[in-house]
Amino acid sequence: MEKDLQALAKVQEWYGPHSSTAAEWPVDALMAVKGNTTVSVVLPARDEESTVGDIVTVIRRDLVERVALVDEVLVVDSNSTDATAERARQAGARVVAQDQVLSHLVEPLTGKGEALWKGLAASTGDIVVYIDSDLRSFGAHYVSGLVGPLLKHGDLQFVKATYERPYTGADGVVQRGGGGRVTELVARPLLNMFWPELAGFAQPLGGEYAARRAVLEQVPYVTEYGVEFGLLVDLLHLVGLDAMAQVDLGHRTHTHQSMTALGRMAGQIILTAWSRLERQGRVLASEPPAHTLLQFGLQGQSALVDVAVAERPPLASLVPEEDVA
Ligand SMILES: O=c1ccn([C@@H]2O[C@H](COP(=O)(O)OP(=O)(O)O[C@H]3O[C@H](CO)[C@@H](O)[C@H](O)[C@H]3O)[C@@H](O)[C@H]2O)c(=O)[nH]1
Ligand SMILES: O=C(O)[C@H](O)COP(=O)(O)O
Repeated sequence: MEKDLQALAKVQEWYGPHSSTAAEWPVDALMAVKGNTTVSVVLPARDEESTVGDIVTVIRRDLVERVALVDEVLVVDSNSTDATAERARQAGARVVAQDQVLSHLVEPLTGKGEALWKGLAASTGDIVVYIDSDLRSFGAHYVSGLVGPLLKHGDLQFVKATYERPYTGADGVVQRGGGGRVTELVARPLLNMFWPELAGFAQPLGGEYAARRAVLEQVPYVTEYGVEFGLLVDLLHLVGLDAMAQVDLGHRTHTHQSMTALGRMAGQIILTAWSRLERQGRVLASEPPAHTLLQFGLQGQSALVDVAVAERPPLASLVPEEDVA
């Protein structure tokens, strides 16, 4: 209990000085401190033709053309089967196909973590901002709010968004605070139990965060939906809590996945947490955990699904092309 209270005290001490709101980072003020620092916005996108174009349009209009806060807008097309790539390109993004990036060095893997790792490899900015492509509440303040603390404070390495997350039902009824189901039922309990220093991050699974490239290139990327959880834990280990900050972006609405899809996501996150506990020497397993999940449909039909995650090594550890014999 005493350990729990100590961790809580540390989070409380961190919270004030490391929290801000997007309104505290107006774009014009950021331009005054940007200097030569370059900023890339990277958007992972799998079948997001209905939203990706609008998001890219806002970034280009408000943060590339009106002021040059953002130097590069990159969409990673994550094997979409719809017009995602075309919509993103039309809106002015550079688009790369996930499986084509680093294809001379690595075999393709799948999922969101792979898209983010490939996006890091294909982009060039000193600061990388990740934004999901299924957002329905996106505004330019998402990007400026995340970049602001990094431009202003040289000792900060990572900034994660927080927001209110409603749940919008199929009937269009909005339930305040009902969103982020995997966050509430899986990620938050795991973080509080095993990495309580991270408990102050109110939306640990959110897809919007920014970090310095130099740091992102030093951490592994878990594939699938393990990526956000893995990055938080690994970055805490690498840079420490005081180099991490949180910014309130207001509210976030997005396309909700089905309960069975979220069950698979939960499995991927639990396996990610397990891998970090093992790596940090905090559990000793006689055998690895199972990675299959038996799920049931409404008619009682069942399906066995695989929730295994893989991992990409820190990008900085990759052998450059010219050194590959
Ligand atoms: O194989 C994939 C799957 C997803 N995405 C994109 O990643 C983003 C987020 O994916 P989504 O399926 O919308 O995830 P959510 O249900 O919103 O899950 C939440 O929780 C996940 C686990 O932490 C995070 O990865 C998400 O960013 C976060 O929004 C979207 O732009 C997707 O198009 C890919 O690029 N490739
Ligand atoms: O972050 C989460 O917990 C998942 O994205 C699920 O979010 P949702 O409950 O808003 O669909």
